[in-house]
Order: sequence, then C-alpha cells, then structure tokens
Amino acid sequence: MTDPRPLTLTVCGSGAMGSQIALVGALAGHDVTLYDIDADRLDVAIGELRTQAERRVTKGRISREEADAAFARLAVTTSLERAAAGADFMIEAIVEKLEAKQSLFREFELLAPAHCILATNSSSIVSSKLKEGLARPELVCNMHFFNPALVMELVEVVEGEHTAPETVARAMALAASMGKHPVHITREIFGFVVNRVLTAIFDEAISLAEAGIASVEDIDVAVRKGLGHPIGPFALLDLTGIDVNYHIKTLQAAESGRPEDGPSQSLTSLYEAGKFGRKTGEGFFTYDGAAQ
Ligand SMILES: NC(=O)c1ccc[n+]([C@@H]2O[C@H](COP(=O)([O-])OP(=O)(O)OC[C@H]3O[C@@H](n4cnc5c(N)ncnc54)[C@H](O)[C@@H]3O)[C@@H](O)[C@H]2O)c1
Repeated sequence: MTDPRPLTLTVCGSGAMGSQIALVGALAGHDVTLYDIDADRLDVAIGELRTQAERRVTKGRISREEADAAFARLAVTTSLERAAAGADFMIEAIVEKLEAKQSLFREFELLAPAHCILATNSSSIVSSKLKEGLARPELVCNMHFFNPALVMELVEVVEGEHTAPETVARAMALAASMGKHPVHITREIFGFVVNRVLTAIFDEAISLAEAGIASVEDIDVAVRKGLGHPIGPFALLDLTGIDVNYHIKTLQAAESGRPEDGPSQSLTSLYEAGKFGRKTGEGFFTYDGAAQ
C-alpha cells in the first residue's frame, strides 16, 4: 500500500464524525478542509477539536508542535467551491438523509478535480445509492469510520459494483495513512460487517431473554465474562440508544423485505414507551443500573 501523504482531503459535515475525521486527517499530515452548511457548527467543531487535542497533549499522546501543525493544516469553510477546489479525496459525513447526500455528491463532483474520490461515511446508505447522475461512479465508495473517530481504529471500505479497484486501493491507503486499520468489504450489504455482527449478537441476546432462558443481567454477565466483551449486549443497547437500534432494525426489515428482520417485541415496547436507554434514564436497565 503506497503512502499517499500529503493529500488534499475535504471532509463534508462537521458533526460528531466529520470533525474528528478531519482532525485525524490533519494529524496524519494531510491538508484538510472541513466543510459545513452551518458556520456555527464549524465554530463548535473547531472548539471541541481544540479541547480534544489539548487533552492529548496533556496526556503526552501528541506533542504541542504536532497539535499546532495539525490545526495549521486544517481549514474550515461554508463554501462548497472552496471545499472542492483541488480536492484529491472527499469524505462525506453530513446528515443521514439520502437526498442531501445525493445532491452534495452531484455538486461536489462538478466542482472537484477529475481524480477526486467521493467516499461516504454513512452507516446505512451504500454508495450505489449516491452514484446516480454522477459522471465518474468508479470513484465512489463507502468509508465507514467508527465513533469516536479520533480513537476507534477500524474503517470499513465498502466496494460497490460501480467502484473501481483503484478507488478501493486509494481509500484503504488513505485510511492506513491516518493510522487506521481498513478492512475491505467486497460488496454492498446492509450494516456492512461490524453492525451485522453486532446486530446478530443483539438479536440472539434479546431472543434468549424473551424466551426466559436467562435474565438480561445474567446474559450481560455471560457475554462479558464468557466472551471477554467489555460490555454486555443489553447495556450496549441502552448506551447506543433503544431508539437508534429500533430504527436500524426497521430499516433492515425494509431493505431485506423480511418482517422477521424488524424490531423485536421487547425493543418495540421500550421504544413505544419512550425508554431509549441511558439518554432517558431507562431502557433494559434503569440508570441507577438496575434491570427492568
Ligand atoms: N454518530 C455516529 O456514531 C456515526 C458513526 C459512523 C457513521 N456515522 C455517519 O456519519 C454521518 C454523520 O453523522 P454525525 O453523527 O456526525 O452527524 P451530526 O448530526 O453530528 O453532523 C452532521 C453535520 O452535517 C451538517 N450538514 C447537514 N447537511 C449538510 C449539507 N447538505 N452539506 C454540508 N453539511 C451538512 C450539519 O450542519 C452537521 O454539522 C452520517 O451519515 C452517519 O450515518 C455516524
């Protein structure tokens, strides 16, 4: 894998994911432009990134010089023309709405150099849905980072039927240059690899609990102590959000056309009761930590 540094990298969307992906890129020595339609979000993002960088300097993970150099390589803009000019690579991390992503991809392609790769960080939208109307679909793929992107090492690089092997190679090389571990997913599938494996664990844990085989507390203990997972499936469902997981299962059933892929009975009743997990103080557990 040839190290592509330094690239001119544009990250679209300065929310939870895009802002940290941008800093990871700048820390790795790439020239990064962070683009958002909302100037206030950009201000907030830069403030949060400075706090994160300061924490790393204090802990000795990076030097002050490295932090300063990264911020010197990181520009922000609300101008799409400026964001696309000279870009070698674009990673999109805007709102999870198909139409918004499609129009961004179309506009960006018109403004960017002809060799620029367009990658989406979407957790659920495959890049074949974003290639419509583009002149160069072979340069389009998914690059799925994990939250928090400053910390999590995995990047799933997903190849669509339209994606050129060279695009996959360039995306893998970019991820590696950012200090990440890329994995190549050779065709599009809902949830990619990590979220499919995680969903299978959630589904099995829920079905065991619903059948009365063991309590949610005991299933969590079994998975932690028996499999060495840092957190049990029910605590993780509560942490990531009952609502988020309910929507993922609803989307999965819509994509597969199989009603049995939809949300389970216990997930549905928690969702309908507004018990979304940690964020509402109650889900499978209540947050003094007791099981329901
Ligand atoms: N949050 C996660 O845990 C996570 C993990 C992996 C992947 N993702 C994916 O990353 C993407 C972003 O998620 P997030 O959690 O960072 O979202 P977020 O809501 O925190 O941030 C989205 C940002 O995009 C901006 N935006 C909206 N429309 C835009 C447009 N048309 N052009 C430019 N900017 C626009 C918003 O102003 C906002 O700053 C989604 O596709 C999501 O599926 C999220």
